[in-house]
Amino acid sequence: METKPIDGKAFAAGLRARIAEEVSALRASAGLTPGLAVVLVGEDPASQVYVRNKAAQTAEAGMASFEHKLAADTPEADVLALVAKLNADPAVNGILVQLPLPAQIDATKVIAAIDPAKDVDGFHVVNAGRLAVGLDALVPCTPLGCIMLLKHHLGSLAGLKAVVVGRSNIVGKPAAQLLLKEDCTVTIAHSRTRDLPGECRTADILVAAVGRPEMVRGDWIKPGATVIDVGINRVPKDDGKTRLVGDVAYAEAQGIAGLITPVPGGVGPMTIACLLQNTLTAAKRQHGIA
Ligand SMILES: Nc1nc(=O)c2c([nH]1)NC[C@@H]1CN(c3ccc(C(=O)N[C@@H](CCC(=O)O)C(=O)O)cc3)C=[N+]21
Repeated sequence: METKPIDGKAFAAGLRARIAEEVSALRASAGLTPGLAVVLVGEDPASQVYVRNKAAQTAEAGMASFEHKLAADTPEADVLALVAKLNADPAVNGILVQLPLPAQIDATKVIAAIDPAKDVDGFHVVNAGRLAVGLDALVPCTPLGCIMLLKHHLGSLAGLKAVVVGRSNIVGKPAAQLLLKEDCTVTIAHSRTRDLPGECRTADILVAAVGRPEMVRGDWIKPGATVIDVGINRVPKDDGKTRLVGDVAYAEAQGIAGLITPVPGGVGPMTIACLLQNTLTAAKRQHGIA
């Protein structure tokens, strides 16, 4: 069986172009420029790369980008005060506080402080709850990107068996909710699942979101299955440099999976494109448009 890569990079570029068109139409019709505020606490080099990419792609889409870089030892109260200021700022339609946060800051408290209407990460309990009960919600960007890729390549997902490996609030749980909404039969597997390989082998759609390099092996994949690899793990190479690998042993999946997202170039670029999509959605909803 030939295994085809899913080109998330190309799909994300197309999505960003469609978003840019909609942003320019919105400016023409309503005089509105969607604005995204990103809050980065500390100097984590990987986080800084994401924040830089986000800022550049936000500007490219014709949106306003507001960056707030705070020192690693910033007290929690200062972060909460900044969130309150951004909640009240009409130029800010979306707020993203980059995770993980330094130890002195309670991420749950910070997320709870974000206006759910501006919560473009979809991490606030109001958005998680709205997704769970089937109301309009801001949906976490990474799972949203996964679903877009799946629907683009498979069409209807109805009746397919989906196994999500990983139960995080930012990927696993919302991914399962979205697959259920698409009428999949959904299993959430995790570290305590009995016979994890056997469970994975039942999947028509296998979503790996555990953050462990190449944990999902080739013989865990049902022949012809669609594999969505959410993992972005930096591992050392022989020459002392590092390379990115996913949660799936990509080479082993060749000849078994039908479709698979590579790392990099699969789910990652979709995350940022969906952040822009959510910012546009939030701006429109805040102004009663669509
Ligand atoms: N509040 C919050 N929301 C997030 O969405 C969030 C976060 N915190 N903290 C960090 C993680 C990580 N994350 C990525 C987004 C895009 C790529 C991405 O575009 N990756 C590319 C390039 C990778 C590279 O080459 O460095 C790819 O996979 O092809 C990666 C990682 C969002 N995160």
